[in-house]
Amino acid sequence: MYSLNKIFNPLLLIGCGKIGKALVIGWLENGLEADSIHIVDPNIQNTKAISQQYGVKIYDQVEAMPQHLVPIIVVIAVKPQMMNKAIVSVSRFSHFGTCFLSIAASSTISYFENKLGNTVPIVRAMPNIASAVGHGITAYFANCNVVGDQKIHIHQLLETIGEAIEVDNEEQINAVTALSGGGPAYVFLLIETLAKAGIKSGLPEKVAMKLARTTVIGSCELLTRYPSQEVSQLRLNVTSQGGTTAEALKVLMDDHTGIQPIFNAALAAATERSKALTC
Ligand SMILES: NC(=O)C1=CN([C@@H]2O[C@H](COP(=O)(O)OP(=O)(O)OC[C@H]3O[C@@H](n4cnc5c(N)ncnc54)[C@H](O)[C@@H]3O)[C@@H](O)[C@H]2O)C=CC1
Ligand SMILES: O=C(O)[C@@H]1CCC=N1
Repeated sequence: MYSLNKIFNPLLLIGCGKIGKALVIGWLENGLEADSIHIVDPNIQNTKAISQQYGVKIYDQVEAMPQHLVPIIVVIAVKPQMMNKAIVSVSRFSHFGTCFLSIAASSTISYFENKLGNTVPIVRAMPNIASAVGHGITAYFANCNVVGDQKIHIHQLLETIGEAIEVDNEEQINAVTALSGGGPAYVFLLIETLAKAGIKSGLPEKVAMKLARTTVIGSCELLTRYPSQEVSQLRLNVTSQGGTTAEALKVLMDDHTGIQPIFNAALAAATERSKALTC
């Protein structure tokens, strides 16, 4: 971690909302030093607590940073509608060899190349909110200016907050956004759905929610502890022949009305949305 601290000092984060915060907390909790991290967000309410807790430096605009500060890497975590303004504010760093890593859904490498220049190292990445606890997964695509050690270091930086996967074409980032970018939301919905169904089956609300949450936490822990077990085998371990789970799975695994066609449609909708928002 010592070397990553040196390599990515200073690191500038533009946008410290839900995912920006998750990334920075993940980095801080997994070894990056607060001294190396600078955060710009016009909404100081979003950054005050993190600055007080960890000692990172916060600014309400790029112009408020020390003049001499040239980031090694700029991580851009703003919404697409804020992107134009955000990118203009950091474009001067493109003359200093700074690498730009965007985690914004739908903002393409060519968008950044148009704004920053086509010799600039640019990475388009899609993390998820579990980065905050070091269990995220980030898929990324880098332009041809990110080479050699720089690529290795970016990969290592993303691995400090979970796992990192380089995809071999940028188009795949749309499907990644649909699957793992938004994925935690589907898991939380599963918990809500399980709890509601439990209430319908006769449980008190609090009990149903407790059972649903803890069941998902425990199942995830099994996945963590037995990484080489097939997920389908873990499912089968719960499913007694002729028993109760088998009855539920008949409903859930129906080819037409089960959850597979629903998830196919959900991910297709999210992937299409990611493409439609592309700029
Ligand atoms: N929320 C999530 O789980 C994930 C979000 N993303 C992507 O990350 C981006 C941000 O999403 P969220 O964090 O959810 O949004 P958010 O609205 O919570 O955060 C955006 C932040 O950007 C700040 N901001 C706006 N203009 C700025 C500027 N010019 N300079 C600096 N900061 C500025 C806002 O004050 C806000 O704090 C989106 O493009 C989204 O697609 C990607 C992966 C997961
Ligand atoms: O919902 C969104 O658009 C973003 C991208 C992945 C997670 N949140």
